[in-house]
Amino acid sequence: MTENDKASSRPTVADRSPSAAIAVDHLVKVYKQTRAVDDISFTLPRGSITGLLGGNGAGKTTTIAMIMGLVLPTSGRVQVLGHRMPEESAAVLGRMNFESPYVDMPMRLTVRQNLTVFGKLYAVKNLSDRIAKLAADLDLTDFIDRANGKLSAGQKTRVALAKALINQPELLLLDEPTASLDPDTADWVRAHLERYRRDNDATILLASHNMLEVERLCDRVIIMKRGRIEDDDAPEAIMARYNRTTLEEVFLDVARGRANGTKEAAR
Ligand SMILES: Nc1ncnc2c1ncn2[C@@H]1O[C@H](COP(=O)(O)OP(=O)(O)OP(=O)(O)O)[C@@H](O)[C@H]1O
Repeated sequence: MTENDKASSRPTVADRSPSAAIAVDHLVKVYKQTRAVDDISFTLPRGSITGLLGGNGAGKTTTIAMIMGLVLPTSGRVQVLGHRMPEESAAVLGRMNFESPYVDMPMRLTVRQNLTVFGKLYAVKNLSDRIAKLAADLDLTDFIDRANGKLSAGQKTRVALAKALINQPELLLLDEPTASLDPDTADWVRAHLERYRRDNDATILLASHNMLEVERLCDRVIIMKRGRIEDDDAPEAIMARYNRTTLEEVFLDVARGRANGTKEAAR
């Protein structure tokens, strides 16, 4: 796919439908020396699950932070559930949530206290019932009254997921949701995310370095490199275009600058 093909197939603000969960239009973020995000556009329909891939420093976290309204774009626009971010964030923050294993929750509070604080922030109705359901779904009951600081990495990740689901969000943004988990727990978290998306018709955008995870979970993949979108399509279509059988091989092609040659050879 040439740059022109990609530009014409990529949605822009003009075809943004009212049902879009996220619409990003010519988004740019420049820090002093760095163009962290360099003119990216995409639209995610509601109910979709999309993987945001890219090497270290590609711009994934900055993109997610702008979608959440936490980082101000240098230029361009973001709409979430039909509302402009960050100007109209008050209208949507209660309908979305975020999880990253790199953002710690208060260590001295117990799991139940943490979930209660976040549930109150989101004004969750029948909060104790919601916490009990999440504890059962995510297998937290054995340590729900233990301080967060005394949990293992895997337990903390499950608690962080419970926090992200406390308000039953329509839109879930995840930054490496299974980092530091053993394969069994990671698989269990992925199954839970799939089920949550299906049962709630939720939209999920996840940044990940785990290609198998993205292949398994995502119906679309956006690959970023140096702040730009290098490719954007269904995983199978991307693998076919690069003449590869795994996303891991595609990732290495993109990272090592073999993308064009391989794609040409695949035609
Ligand atoms: N607050 C900041 N100030 C200055 N530069 C920043 C800041 N945040 C990010 N950057 C730079 O912007 C670029 C994109 O960073 P970002 O964290 O978005 O990448 P990423 O794709 O999430 O990377 P990783 O996979 O390593 O988490 C990097 O070069 C980073 O150093």
